[in-house]
Amino acid sequence: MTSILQIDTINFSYEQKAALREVSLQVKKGDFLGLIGPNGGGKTTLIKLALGMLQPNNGSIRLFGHTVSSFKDWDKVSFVSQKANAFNKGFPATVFEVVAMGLTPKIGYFRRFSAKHRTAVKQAVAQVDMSDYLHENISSLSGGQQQRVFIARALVSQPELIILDEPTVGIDHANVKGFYELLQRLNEEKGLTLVMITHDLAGIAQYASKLVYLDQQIKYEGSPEQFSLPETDLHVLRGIHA
Ligand SMILES: Nc1ncnc2c1ncn2[C@@H]1O[C@H](COP(=O)(O)OP(=O)(O)OP(=O)(O)O)[C@@H](O)[C@H]1O
Repeated sequence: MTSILQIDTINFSYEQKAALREVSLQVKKGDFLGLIGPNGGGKTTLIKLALGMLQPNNGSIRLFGHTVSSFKDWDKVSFVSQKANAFNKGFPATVFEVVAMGLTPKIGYFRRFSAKHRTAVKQAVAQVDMSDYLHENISSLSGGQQQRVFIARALVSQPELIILDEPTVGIDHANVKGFYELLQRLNEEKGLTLVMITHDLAGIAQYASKLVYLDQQIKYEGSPEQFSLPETDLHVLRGIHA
């Protein structure tokens, strides 16, 4: 099966402080990977390395078969952050405009926004079931609705991989379920590969196809059903906070 992300035996330190040790991980096409672990366990660092924002001390990272430093096809990768849903009241942009921003890397700031682009935006909004809100102001939506809009913004450039960093923080319980179901549908029906950092072990375990527990090292990699940790790590797990 095609490897989307291939991380081989990397180490990474901030100054003298080790953040990741001997980490190897493969994300295959169609995976829905839940990346969990304690606070400070290195999840965000690993994603920054995968996106080329940091360089490992050693080891190798390949995206779609290319080393990250030579990777050019960034259209294939989208990122949704936790802060995406922290919009200030009064932010002057509609759902359409926010999703259209996802096309900026593709069409540039000054080139014409064509009917084709308009259709792509509407399709992405429809994929997340937010068509009724197309011309609403983003700041008037709930946290869960805003996060759907950010998924649409990530989808509009038709990526093959979406990386999400704690996207459910600040979303109420009822909407979190719908959000997971949306991700699962995109994963299963569109074959979209997903990597999601979360502290919500109970939630992600129901939807992800694979779980990885990272605490500087990978302590578990496998199916959510068989997830287990040594007693010492379970103790850490109980203390995790979003
Ligand atoms: N820019 C930085 N400079 C120095 N140390 C950093 C920096 N960013 C992160 N760290 C440290 O690296 C370690 C891993 O941090 P990281 O943010 O990757 O963990 P995380 O698993 O994403 O944590 P959380 O679940 O709390 O978001 C932590 O000890 C953190 O303090």
